[in-house]
Amino acid sequence: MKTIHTVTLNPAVDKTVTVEHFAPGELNRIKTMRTDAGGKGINVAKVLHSFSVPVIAWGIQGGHQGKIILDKLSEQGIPSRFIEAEGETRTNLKVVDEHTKQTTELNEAGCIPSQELLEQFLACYEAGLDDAAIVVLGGSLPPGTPADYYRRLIEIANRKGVRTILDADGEALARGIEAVPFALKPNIYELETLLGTKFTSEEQIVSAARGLVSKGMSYILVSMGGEGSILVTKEEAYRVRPFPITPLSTVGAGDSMVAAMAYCLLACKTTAEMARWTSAAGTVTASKSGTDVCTMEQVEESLNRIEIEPMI
Ligand SMILES: Nc1ncnc2c1ncn2[C@@H]1O[C@H](COP(=O)(O)OP(=O)(O)O)[C@@H](O)[C@H]1O
Ligand SMILES: O=P(O)(O)OC[C@H]1O[C@](O)(COP(=O)(O)O)[C@@H](O)[C@@H]1O
Repeated sequence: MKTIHTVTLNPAVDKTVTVEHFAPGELNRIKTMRTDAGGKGINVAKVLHSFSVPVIAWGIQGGHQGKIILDKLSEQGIPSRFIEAEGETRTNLKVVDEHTKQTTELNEAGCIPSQELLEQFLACYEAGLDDAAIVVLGGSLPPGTPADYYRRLIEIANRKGVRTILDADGEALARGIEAVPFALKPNIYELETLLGTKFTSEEQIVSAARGLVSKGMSYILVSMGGEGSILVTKEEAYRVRPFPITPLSTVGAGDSMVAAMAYCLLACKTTAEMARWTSAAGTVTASKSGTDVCTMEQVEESLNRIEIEPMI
């Protein structure tokens, strides 16, 4: 089976704490705490590895925190190709309110890689993609990274005939789509920011996604938190509604959708199947604590609990 490669240029040690009632501006006592290797591509790799899909996690790491990430990946048996930067990989704090079940995220900017290191990464990536079926590029760019960096990574993959999935926001997303990735997974706010608009109906979301499809992208998966998602291709569009859960930590839910999307592409699933798989994966992960992610068994068991409705 061909391999899925993931790229996490700005990984993080995710520190998840739970508090009874999160009160900004007041003293909050932590009840539980855990740390996980995080960052979008890393979470995607965790899900794919648990699905028994061959995966390689690429990225940039540095310092003690970077070492923690490498150790956690290796403990989980996930092959990785990380280049070492000077400086310290970031820690992202996730505060889970036990009462409201809401997660508040405080993400650091990350360590600054040198321009030489970024060039070195590009060269290694270009030389190392030969067994790749799909590359997943996810998360923020480290500070100081040129905004067109995803664009360059996508162009390299395109030249090699490797399909790409981009999950980014802001300028990195705007510049990244210039290279026409195969698929995109924006959440609704990221899509609104990209297009400079506020959606007032689901039809508007479909038509905005179709605008991206007309530029050459094949799948646009718009995630909408507890409201579910909308999956759009040239010929099809589905409104997808998840089953009710008690969210324990929504961190990694979007990444689980991206992983399921990559899996469905590899397994040649239909668009309707992809609509179900991606939603089931995101929803199962949202019902787990920390950045624990869905397993294939749990996703398969939940597939028929997802409602999908064709849209025009
Ligand atoms: N509160 C929730 N209840 C049920 N499912 C959720 C909830 N939050 C997230 N999800 C699931 O996770 C998916 C991704 O969530 P979303 O917040 O849109 O992603 P992102 O973290 O990328 O912004 C959703 O489409 C849904 O399936
Ligand atoms: O690179 P960014 O945008 O700061 O996001 C990084 C964070 O996103 C995560 O990958 C989770 O992403 P999702 O909730 O979208 O799945 C965390 O593990 C990490 O701390």
